[in-house]
Amino acid sequence: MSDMMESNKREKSVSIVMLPYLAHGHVSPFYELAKRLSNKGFHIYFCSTPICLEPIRNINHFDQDHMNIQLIDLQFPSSFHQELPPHYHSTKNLPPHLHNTLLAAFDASKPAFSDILKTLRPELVIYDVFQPWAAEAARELNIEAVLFTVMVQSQKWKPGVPKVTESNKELMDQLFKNSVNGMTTLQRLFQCVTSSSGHMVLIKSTTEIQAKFGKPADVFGDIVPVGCLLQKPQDHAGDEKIMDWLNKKEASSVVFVSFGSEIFLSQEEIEEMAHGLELSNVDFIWVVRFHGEHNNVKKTIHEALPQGFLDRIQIQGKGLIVDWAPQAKILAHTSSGGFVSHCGWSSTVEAMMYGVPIIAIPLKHDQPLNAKLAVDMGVAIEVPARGEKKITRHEVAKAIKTVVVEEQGKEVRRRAKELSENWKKKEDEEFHVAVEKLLQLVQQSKN
Ligand SMILES: C[C@@H]1O[C@H](OP(=O)(O)OP(=O)(O)OC[C@H]2O[C@@H](n3ccc(=O)[nH]c3=O)[C@H](O)[C@@H]2O)[C@H](O)[C@H](O)[C@H]1O
Repeated sequence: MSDMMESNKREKSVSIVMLPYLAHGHVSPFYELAKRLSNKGFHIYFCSTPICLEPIRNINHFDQDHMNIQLIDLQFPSSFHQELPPHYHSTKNLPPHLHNTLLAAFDASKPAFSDILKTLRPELVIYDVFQPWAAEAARELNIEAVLFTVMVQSQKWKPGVPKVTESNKELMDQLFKNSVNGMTTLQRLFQCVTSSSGHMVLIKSTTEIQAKFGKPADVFGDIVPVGCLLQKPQDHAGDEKIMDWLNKKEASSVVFVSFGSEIFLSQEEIEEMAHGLELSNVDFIWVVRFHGEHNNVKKTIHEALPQGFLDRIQIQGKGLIVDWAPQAKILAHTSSGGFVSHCGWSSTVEAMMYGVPIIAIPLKHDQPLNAKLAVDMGVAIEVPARGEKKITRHEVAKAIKTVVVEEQGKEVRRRAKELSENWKKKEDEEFHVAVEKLLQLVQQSKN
């Protein structure tokens, strides 16, 4: 039997339960990893709350080529439903004051998760950085469990007293001060790392990015990049209006603006972004995440945007304002010439993989560090926007014109294209290494 047949035969018998954290920026890469593992012959049980699985259920009937992925609903204890109704069982539209309640409810779902494992009896669990109890539940049933982190910066976070600067204060507070059930965010991460079988940690990264990080924090063991897990651009109802508009634009002439699935700009930031886009005179697609409960933003998007802005851009055909967009499809499109991004990790690697230069406007969490990495790799310029600096229309306009139009942005445009070409060549071989390591781990546990 050939090696591949042998390897596929081994994988046929391996089933995996995957449990991402309850954020779109985590569920999306986990699902991309699930699809790649299912293509290698693994059987995947993809487990999350019903609201987190909803976008996948919506596309799954299109995804016929991933039939060996089963979606498994994880329910929170009913005691949480009063404070946290089912549509809040995800960070996507969660009011900030409920974030810790969500984490506490997730912690309390360990018994339900153990029951799922007892029923499915997988060979392996792949879990995320905020739920060390998932590895415990697996261990209690003699099931191997491996951590997969989608946050590449997590490999640098160290215990001990952090060096707090203005730009990372929010992240340091989040990591070292925010505590739920007696564990800070960082303690959760470290418990997840030390609980991972074979001290192996899968990471949404490439060997080229890992080379930028040098030595990881001591607590990390064998860090195994699984590639950028680029979403295959999916067709969603309603995309055609956006793509038809984009198809009419010249090559590399449009800037795409998106701050991910969790961030809601303040009223002032929305105004500065809008004026900055108009001043840049570059055509744009802007994803304005809108939730009246956030950041004292006025109730409707018309009220939040500057007077007459929507009319002007519609009359001139300069831009589209949407509340969600097919980001991967837009970045892959030849008309896209720049990406104003908060530098959430998935957005950062998507821009790199599609060769679109980034106007980095990091706002919180690990985004400032992701932005610095993209600048270091020569594919981004940064517009300082939080802490001592606020988003200003002139800085936004200047950065967009530089990256998309002007001669001085020529190098960042060239480098973005070059990096994209290099990565496409190496992705498969890196993933094969990760699969072999997972198979060895499962094999050893069987012996
Ligand atoms: C890991 C963690 O993910 C979090 O998620 P967040 O959604 O903010 O950002 P991304 O990671 O870019 O993930 C966002 C994902 O949503 C997709 N998208 C977004 C907007 C839209 O209109 N349409 C889309 O398809 C996008 O393509 C990407 O895949 C935080 O950033 C955090 O900093 C990061 O470390």
